[in-house]
Amino acid sequence: MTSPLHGTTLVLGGARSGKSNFAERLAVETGLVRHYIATGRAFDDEMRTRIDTHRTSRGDLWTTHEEPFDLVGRLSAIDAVGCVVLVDCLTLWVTNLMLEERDIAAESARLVDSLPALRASVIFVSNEVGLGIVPDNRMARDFRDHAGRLHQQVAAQARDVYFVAAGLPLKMKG
Ligand SMILES: Nc1nc2c(ncn2[C@@H]2O[C@H](COP(=O)(O)OP(=O)(O)OP(=O)(O)O)[C@@H](O)[C@H]2O)c(=O)[nH]1
Repeated sequence: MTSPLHGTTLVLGGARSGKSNFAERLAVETGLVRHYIATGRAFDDEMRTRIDTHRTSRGDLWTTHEEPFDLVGRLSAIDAVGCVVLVDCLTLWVTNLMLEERDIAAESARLVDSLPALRASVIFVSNEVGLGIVPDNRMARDFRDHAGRLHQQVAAQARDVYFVAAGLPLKMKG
C-alpha cells in the first residue's frame, strides 16, 4: 500500500509557529497507523507540563516512543508498510548529540542514508534556527550550522518540504 504521503516529509518552522500541529495533521490525514518519536527530554517542570499537554492532545491513536539519540535504530524498529512516523524534532536530536559530543556529521549522514529503505511514511519536524543574527557563542553557531546542514540533506531526500510561520504552512517542495 502506498499512502498519499509515502516517503519523507520535512516540516520546518520557528518556535511556536504551529509546525508540530501541522505535522500531526499531515500524519492523521494519511489514515495510516501513527507513531510519534519524541527526541525532547523533560529537564524541568515547564517541559514536563508541555509534554503532558502534547500527549493528551495526541490522544490514544498514537504510539509514543521517546528516543533522544538513536533515531536510525528506532525508525528501523518501528518501520512497516502502513504506518506513519512523526519525528519531533530534529533540532532537539542535534542538541542531544552535541551534549554527548557525538560526531554530528556522521550521525546526520547515517540518518539521511537510512531513509530511502524505510517502508513507513516519515514526517520530520525541525526548528529553522538560521534566520536571526549570528550567535555570539561558538556552541550556538555550531548548533545552527549542524541544523542547517541536516535540514538541507533531509530536504534533498524528502518528497515534500514545508515551512510553517504563524500557523500557516508554505509548501517549498513537492
Ligand atoms: N519526551 C517527550 N517529548 C514530547 C512528547 N510529546 C511532545 N514532546 C516534545 O515537545 C516538543 C514540541 O513542543 P513545543 O515546544 O510545545 O512546540 P514547538 O515545536 O516549539 O512549537 P510549534 O512550532 O507550535 O509546534 C517536541 O520537540 C517533542 O520532542 C512526549 O510524549 N514525550
